Amino acid sequence: MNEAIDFASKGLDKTPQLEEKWISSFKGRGVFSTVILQLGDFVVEYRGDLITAKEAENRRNCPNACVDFLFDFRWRGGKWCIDATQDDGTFGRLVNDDHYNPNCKMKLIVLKDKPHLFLFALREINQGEEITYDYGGSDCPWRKEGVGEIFGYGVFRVLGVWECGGGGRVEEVMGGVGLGGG
Ligand SMILES: C[S@@+](CC[C@H](N)C(=O)[O-])C[C@H]1O[C@@H](n2cnc3c(N)ncnc32)[C@H](O)[C@@H]1O
Repeated sequence: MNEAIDFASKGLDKTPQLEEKWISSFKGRGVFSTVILQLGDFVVEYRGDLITAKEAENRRNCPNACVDFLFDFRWRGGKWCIDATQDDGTFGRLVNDDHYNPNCKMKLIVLKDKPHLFLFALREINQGEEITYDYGGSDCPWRKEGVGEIFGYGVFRVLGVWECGGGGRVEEVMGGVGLGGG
């Protein structure tokens, strides 16, 4: 956890241990590990604007809204959101969803009275492996049968807004308890 706090306070990503790569026109970009990461290691922070659920709803309802980067979570009995829509060059916003075999888990840590979202390794992560976590919810369109890449024939997507319902799957961590998966 100390490593996460250190990177958060400096506003830095864990480079060169992570790198961004283009995957495909279906999935877009992703984040990959350039080293072996151990179970429980801090991987990356999901950075963006901290906004209320009401503000998130307003942003979702804007014409041409991009909802790809809105991460909803609960904190202190309320609903909040981190909006990472703005491409600030950080890696957290580029981590893709995997609900079958994710290698990271999102955890909420409060620093200076402000919630931060961090990904920690759920297991050993190989060099060159894509960093993933379970976005939560149940209606991510790319998880549905018939949505995906057609090998050799380009790519297809469902039309409309892509949004995982139910909010992000995140667990609040206090005093370092519970790091290392689980
Ligand atoms: C937070 S962004 C992740 C970074 C994104 N791949 C990019 O290039 O900007 C979330 C978006 O990535 C895409 N995505 C995430 N996980 C995916 C997956 N398993 N399969 C296909 N697309 C995925 C979807 O378009 C989703 O709305």
